[in-house]
Amino acid sequence: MFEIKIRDDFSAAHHLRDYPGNCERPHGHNWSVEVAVFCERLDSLGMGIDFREVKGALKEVLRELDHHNLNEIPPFAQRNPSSENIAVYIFEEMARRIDRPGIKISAVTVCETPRSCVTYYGPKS
Ligand SMILES: Nc1nc2c(c(=O)[nH]1)N=C([C@H](O)[C@H](O)COP(=O)(O)OP(=O)(O)OP(=O)(O)O)CN2
Ligand SMILES: [Zn+2]
Repeated sequence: MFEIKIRDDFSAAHHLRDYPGNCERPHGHNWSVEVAVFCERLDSLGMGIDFREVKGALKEVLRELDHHNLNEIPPFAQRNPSSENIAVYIFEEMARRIDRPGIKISAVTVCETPRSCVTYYGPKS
């Protein structure tokens, strides 16, 4: 069994609705994102999944977030753009793109700073 990890980042503005403090005011972060993909076996090239496929899918997903005000885009119209909810969104979008026998998204980690991160492991099965 293997776990392949790809990292990328995006910059965006957000505010946390109803937050009891200054995060309720608009501000920005350079979020870093790590996607982990679980692979049961290796293909004929000796790869679990090509890094390039995961990188490409992650770029596509992050393009929808990069340089936006997250509160103004559909995924966060109803739910707060917390790092937790951003991780869920990225997980679901990645799973739509990469999910086949023996290959599954296993975790998405989102960091607002190198000191503040959250990891989502997918829905309880
Ligand atoms: N569990 C979570 N807690 C917080 C989130 C979150 O998404 N999930 N988000 C925030 C705010 O986005 C806030 O902007 C970040 O606050 P903080 O980590 O305190 O960062 P600061 O830059 O304000 O402080 P440093 O001391 O420089 O780290 C809050 N909480
Ligand atoms: Zn913030």
